[in-house]
Amino acid sequence: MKLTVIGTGYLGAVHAACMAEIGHEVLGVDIDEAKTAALAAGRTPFYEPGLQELLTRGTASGRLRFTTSLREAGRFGGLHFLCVGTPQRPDGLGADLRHVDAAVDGLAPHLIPGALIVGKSTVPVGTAERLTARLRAAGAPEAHLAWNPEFLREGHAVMDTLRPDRLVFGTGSRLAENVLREVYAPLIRSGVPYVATDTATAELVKMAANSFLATKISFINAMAEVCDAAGADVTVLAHAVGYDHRIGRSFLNAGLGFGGGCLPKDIRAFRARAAELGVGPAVAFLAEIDEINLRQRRRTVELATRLAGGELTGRRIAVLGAAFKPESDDVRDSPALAVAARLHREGAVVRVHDPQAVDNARAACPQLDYAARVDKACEGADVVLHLTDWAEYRALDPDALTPLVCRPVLLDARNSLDPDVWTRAGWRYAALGRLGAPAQPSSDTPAQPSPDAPDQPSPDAPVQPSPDAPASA
Ligand SMILES: NC(=O)c1ccc[n+]([C@@H]2O[C@H](COP(=O)([O-])OP(=O)(O)OC[C@H]3O[C@@H](n4cnc5c(N)ncnc54)[C@H](O)[C@@H]3O)[C@@H](O)[C@H]2O)c1
Ligand SMILES: O=c1ccn([C@@H]2O[C@H](COP(=O)(O)OP(=O)(O)O[C@H]3O[C@H](CO)[C@@H](O)[C@H](O)[C@H]3O)[C@@H](O)[C@H]2O)c(=O)[nH]1
Repeated sequence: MKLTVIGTGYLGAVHAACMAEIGHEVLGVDIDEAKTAALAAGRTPFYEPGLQELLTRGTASGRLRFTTSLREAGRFGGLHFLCVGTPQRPDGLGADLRHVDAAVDGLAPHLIPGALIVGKSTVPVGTAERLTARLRAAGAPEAHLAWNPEFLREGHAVMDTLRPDRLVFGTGSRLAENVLREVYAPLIRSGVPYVATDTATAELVKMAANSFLATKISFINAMAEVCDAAGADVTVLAHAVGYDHRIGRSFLNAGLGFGGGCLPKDIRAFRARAAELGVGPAVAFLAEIDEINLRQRRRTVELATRLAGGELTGRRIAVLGAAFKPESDDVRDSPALAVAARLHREGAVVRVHDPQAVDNARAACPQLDYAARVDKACEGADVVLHLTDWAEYRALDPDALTPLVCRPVLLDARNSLDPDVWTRAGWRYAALGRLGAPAQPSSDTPAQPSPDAPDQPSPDAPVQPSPDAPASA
């Protein structure tokens, strides 16, 4: 089939490349000329594992092209996927739909009769209905709108697109549903389930899914705070709770909390939309989810301050990680970068390392120092902070870092390094959610207290963060 993908950022570039990969003829469209030129030359403008190979194949085959012209897009065919950004509004209240509106307005005059626009961007419920009216007003009375929300995760975007857990088709007609079944036929044939519904339900499925994921993370982070107060270990708690198949172990990794271009802005936009619909109280709990999440950044800053001796001025802090998650170069609302910037504001000398995100981090936070290698970031450090759980950091040899740092003190704010390995190497190890807990086995075996684990927290266990942490990180 011939289709266009409008907006070729983290979502759209992957969607375009994957659609070409499964055999469609694809035209990607973006207003960003530099991004479009890179994609047209077969170069991915951001880091996403597996994308480069698909782009190379797609552009070489001629099935994947890119343009900045919405006119060309309108004439290209009758199917258009809308993948433009829907960021948080500057006033913090709801989603900014300017890009969605501009793309629809720009496309409308060029659409061929009967064209189908399929939204993939994450939008407030009711957007498809509003855009349908907008299309009519813009002179495209025969165009149709559907919503097909996207659930891919950055860092896994290619596999999530080619092998999604499910597809959701929100359509107003059997015709539109059939078009979507045809587009995704290779995936459906390979066993990917799909749910066909109306546009409002499809829009809400996306908001509900992200709200649930955010809730799961904040739930375990709330448990981490309780664990810290009680001398318990949140990693063991998550392991044990997660064995219950009704709960599941995934998204129970306690630590610095969630960030990125999706979960934080989506739960806020959902609250704003629910309030507009007169059902604000139904999702009022999302304000608490947000607050618990932001509190982890403050707790991390506070704990780092205490580990640095109670004073940050002049202290050297090595920060491992700037991206909001591993396997991504995205620093949008990155908890790691927020913590690094806060420590810098408080007077620390902060040097940041990230395997992929340094360029984006430097553009967002030029005031910080950056190092191309972990050992350079750690030179002379009073505290090393582990803030993004890249595999590279899990493979670090603490013995190799010990001679470089000023003091061997580690704050593992992602709970993914092995405390035994670091403490055996002479490091003081601290982590949110197991501040006072005795060492536990790190294997996947059912977590039993180790026979030789001390009954009481070790006397030099790191200090607890105070419950009312300072202002936001
Ligand atoms: N990033 C993800 O992992 C992901 C996953 C699922 C859903 N989403 C949703 O997808 C949407 C896009 O997110 P993203 O992360 O790709 O954002 P992004 O900022 O990386 O990409 C958006 C792109 O749209 C382009 N654009 C803006 N206005 C345009 C217009 N009028 N015409 C053509 N192009 C235009 C921008 O130049 C940019 O390249 C958002 O609604 C987001 O919530 C994102
Ligand atoms: O147990 C966990 C899992 C994740 N995170 C953090 O949560 C954030 C989001 O992670 P993840 O959901 O894996 O990344 P995204 O790429 O933002 O994907 C989310 O947002 C996308 C955009 O809406 C959706 O498509 C995906 O389904 C949804 O998982 C990151 O900062 C992670 O570090 C945790 O703190 N603990």
